[in-house]
Amino acid sequence: MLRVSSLSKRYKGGDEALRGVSFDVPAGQVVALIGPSGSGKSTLIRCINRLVKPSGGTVELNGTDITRLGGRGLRRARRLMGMIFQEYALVERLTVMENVLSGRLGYVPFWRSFLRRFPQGDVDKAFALLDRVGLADHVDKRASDMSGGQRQRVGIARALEQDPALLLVDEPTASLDPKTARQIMRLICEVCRERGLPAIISMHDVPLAKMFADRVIGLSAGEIVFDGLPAALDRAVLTEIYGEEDWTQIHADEQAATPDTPEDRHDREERMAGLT
Ligand SMILES: Nc1ncnc2c1ncn2[C@@H]1O[C@H](COP(=O)(O)OP(=O)(O)OP(=O)(O)O)[C@@H](O)[C@H]1O
Repeated sequence: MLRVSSLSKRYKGGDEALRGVSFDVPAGQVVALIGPSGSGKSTLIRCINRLVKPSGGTVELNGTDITRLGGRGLRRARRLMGMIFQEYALVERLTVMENVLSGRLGYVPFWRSFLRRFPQGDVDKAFALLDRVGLADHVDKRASDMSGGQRQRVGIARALEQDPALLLVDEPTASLDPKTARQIMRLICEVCRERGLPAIISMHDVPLAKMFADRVIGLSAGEIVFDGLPAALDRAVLTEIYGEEDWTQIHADEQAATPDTPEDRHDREERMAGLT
């Protein structure tokens, strides 16, 4: 469980990127973080994994306040946060399997990782994860030979290989075509539910957030202006988050989106049933 309380961040230049942000994310819940450019989404994710030091407030993961940690304690806490990136952040010349095993680098001794000798348990787990994300037949391929969707699957397996207690996901579908984007979002949401893993996914694609997330948090100018069910994201709420002009564009995108598959509809109805 993640608890963010009164989190604030003022950068050295004076920009106040977060102003007293508070929310909890329970086990297994997938939260879509939306908001216009500059609203503070990246800053929030970076304050949670402490790539950026907050100016005030606390971030607790399973009861430990991360904002107070340094050195070894901070490194240990960061291992508990799996990251998935827009541009995948794979090592291109390494194989799919080696990229997934790199998720264990914080755990294995340096000499073992240098010689690429990982414990058998880590290798077995990586095989199982690659099977889960649909890449069992690609373990020895180089990352550079994979498509965008396949690379993101490797990124998901790598994040899970480190046994995270929280998944932080930055624009996971921004570089993908619409169909692949839906497949990747579905996969991320499924693995979170299977493992009881809380997740925060920063995204610009509102229709996709509505389709897959359990909950949506909307940021505007560093403050939470919406926190609720995706179904509640109506015209008024979207205007509050994005302003009139941007919302009009989102509405147009939503109208143009390809219709849900019966599978998507079924997934969403089940999730709603559990939430309302
Ligand atoms: N390193 C930095 N130094 C100074 N100001 C920063 C820094 N990073 C972000 N900011 C400022 O903080 C505010 C929030 O930026 P942030 O990148 O968190 O927004 P965002 O919602 O992630 O935007 P985008 O969707 O474009 O990625 C902006 O005003 C931005 O200019």
